[in-house]
Amino acid sequence: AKGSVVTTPINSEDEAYDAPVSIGTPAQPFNLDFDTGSSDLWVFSSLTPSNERNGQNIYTASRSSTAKQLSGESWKISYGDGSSSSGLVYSDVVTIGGLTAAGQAVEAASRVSQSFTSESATDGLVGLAFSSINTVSPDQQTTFFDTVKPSLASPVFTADLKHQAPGTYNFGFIDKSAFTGSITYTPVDNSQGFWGFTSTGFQVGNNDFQQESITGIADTGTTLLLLPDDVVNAYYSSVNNAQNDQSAGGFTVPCDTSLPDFSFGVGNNGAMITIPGSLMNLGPSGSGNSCFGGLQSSGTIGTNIFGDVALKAAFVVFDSGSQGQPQLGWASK
Ligand SMILES: CC(C)C[C@H](NC(=O)C[C@H](O)[C@H](CC1CCCCC1)NC(=O)CC[C@H](O)[C@H](Cc1ccccc1)NC(=O)OC(C)(C)C)C(=O)O
Repeated sequence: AKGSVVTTPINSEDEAYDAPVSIGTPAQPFNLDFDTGSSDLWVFSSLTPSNERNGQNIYTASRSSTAKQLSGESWKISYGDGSSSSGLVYSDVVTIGGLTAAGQAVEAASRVSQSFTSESATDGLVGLAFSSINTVSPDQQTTFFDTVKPSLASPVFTADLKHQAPGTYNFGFIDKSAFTGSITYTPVDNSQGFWGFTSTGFQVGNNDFQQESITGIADTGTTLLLLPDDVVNAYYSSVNNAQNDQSAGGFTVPCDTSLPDFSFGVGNNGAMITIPGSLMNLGPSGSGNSCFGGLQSSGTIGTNIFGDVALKAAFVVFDSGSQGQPQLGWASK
């Protein structure tokens, strides 16, 4: 089997990307944030108090003939940005891009934190990290990808995110027309439940390539590219009037400045992914006429995060084991 679904930026800063998902019988429609940085599929629901909702689509299990509550099961999740949600668990039919997972764990929110309430474009998340970090207790559940994997032509999904334009998530196949050149594969360390890998280094504009092992995760659910301070300082020291503005929450640049490209190495054959300078500016920072940089410090997080700023410059293959062990494939586009 194969699936293909269009994913669209939720706002003009490409802060997150949503895609349509159907749940239940008859189908209930949702716009969900596909997140390779977590592993719970959860949705706003009839259990979510009305004062925590703001126009989101809600899942009503009692209206689905295929819904079954997983009795005694619950979930509770908190994310890197401090947001959180929790609730009860059902199994139901979930369809994404023509691909159907029967008996998928659907986590219905009985509470959500303020930032979810205020983000009216997003009805919940589809976690696409490894099922080992799914939060359902006492019986951990599988991600949509793990549920459908046995039926897939190949145990892979791909992310093709774009700047201010519709992109694509494909399941079970690699669309050779979606990228240029060849795909460079690199091993994945999934010991923490993430799509972890080590980049071989970076390059600012046309300066020399700096060899430096940068270990991080490929995370579609994080907006920014979060890297070590030495990399971030090397980049912004090449930008006139860039400043690390704590009131803006990190490095800002003058909005009218043309920024250097930023490249990072993947695999051991010298391949690089190049983020054009135009994608390194995330728009007005909210203070003065400065703009917020797409590259920021991973500082105290404990891992580096190749988020949407990096991923939208690439065609990325999340390969859970076509060659035995999980790997990430990177291609330019
Ligand atoms: C629960 C664990 C098993 C996994 C868990 N994973 C993560 O926290 C990473 C994961 O990718 C989560 C998934 C996101 C949670 C918040 C909603 C959107 C998805 N990423 C995150 O927690 C990182 C949060 C994002 O970077 C936010 C997302 C966002 C966008 C628009 C409006 C509001 C919020 N962007 C964001 O803050 O953009 C700015 C900086 C430009 C304002 C963890 O590591 O703790």
